[in-house]
Amino acid sequence: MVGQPQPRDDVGSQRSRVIVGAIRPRVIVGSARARPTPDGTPRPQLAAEESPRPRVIFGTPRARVIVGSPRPRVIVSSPWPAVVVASPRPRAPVGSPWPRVVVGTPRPRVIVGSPRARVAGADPASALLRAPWKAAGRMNILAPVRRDRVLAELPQCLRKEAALHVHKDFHPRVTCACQEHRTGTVGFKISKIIVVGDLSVGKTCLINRFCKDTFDKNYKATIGVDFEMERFEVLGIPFSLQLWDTAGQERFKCIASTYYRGAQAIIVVFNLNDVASLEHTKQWLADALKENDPSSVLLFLTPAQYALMEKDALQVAQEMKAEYWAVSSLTGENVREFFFRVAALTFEANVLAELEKSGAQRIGDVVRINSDDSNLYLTASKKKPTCCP
Ligand SMILES: Nc1nc2c(ncn2[C@@H]2O[C@H](COP(=O)(O)OP(=O)(O)OP(=O)(O)O)[C@@H](O)[C@H]2O)c(=O)[nH]1
Repeated sequence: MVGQPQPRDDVGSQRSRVIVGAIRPRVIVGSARARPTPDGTPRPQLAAEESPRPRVIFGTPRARVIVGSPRPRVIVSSPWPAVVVASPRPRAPVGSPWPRVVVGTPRPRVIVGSPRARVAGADPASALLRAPWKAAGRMNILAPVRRDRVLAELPQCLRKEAALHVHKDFHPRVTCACQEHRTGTVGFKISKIIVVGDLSVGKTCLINRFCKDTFDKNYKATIGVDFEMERFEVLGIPFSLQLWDTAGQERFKCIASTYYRGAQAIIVVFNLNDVASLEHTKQWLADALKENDPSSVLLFLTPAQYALMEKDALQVAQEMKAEYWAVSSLTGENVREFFFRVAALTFEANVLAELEKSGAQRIGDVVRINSDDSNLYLTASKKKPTCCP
């Protein structure tokens, strides 16, 4: 009966001594005190208060409750679980190796490449790139296109002397394919755009100004990489961009560079007040191109903070064959136009690549599947487009 001490066994008994009354009974098997002395006389029983080891422990807590601990304490091998109540996860200070977890934002900030993300085996971004429709079902990421993200025309470049192309409209084949809804998988695809550049040049601010229309004048270093999703509608076709914000700090460069692969456009950001950051743009570009096919990547050179040496920057953009855009995240000047141009040119390149890939079999052809046929895939042209050149 718990709570009522039972009579103790005689000293010298061969049976183990069981002390009832403790919440967790202590079982002493073959205790030295239980053994008789060599001459056979029983050992004197020590009074409980003289005993060096208390034998009865009352009130052992069942679980340890740690309230307000800065980091959850995990007590491994403890028989009772430790319960941690309302422990706040620490927000990483600048330069801390711990990832920043911001809870409660409408679009969660996912810091990929952090040790925790890898341990959890969760890489939502790469899942999105591999199978966006599956990932979208799980994560509900592919939200409807906002009204202010609809593009009916090709946004124009900022400077003709440093532009990817200066055509007034989309390529005629692209316009035609969109009119006939022959854009293949482009509508389901998510195009990866990476933003690189020195630390503190304004990469995060640029993305935040466009995606959230916010500007934070306090510098918080990006740890590893971060990304934002933006949905557009270009010529009636849905199109998604994944904007990857990479860390400029040297110590996070190796993490960030592992996410360069598969980029369809590279935005190199620098600070117009900082000559060194302009000089470093070539190295950033070279590193990003190592992981990508230079012939299929669109380049943009963007000073995120206005000022002096624009002439030099234009020259660097021409050398890089990049499109030059001067933007200000502080005032929002040119930010929307810039990202619309990025979206439009990436979309155009995607549709042209899709049309090219389709080759003999045109996008939109009907594929008949007949189980009796040895050749399961027979194509029949739906109708010959009239508008394509
Ligand atoms: N005046 C002005 N300041 C800016 C502009 N863009 C960014 N800044 C400031 O520049 C600082 C750095 O901005 P971030 O966007 O955090 O820099 P980052 O390139 O992402 O830095 P890393 O994450 O370390 O790579 C912040 O203090 C911003 O307030 C701009 O267009 N104008």
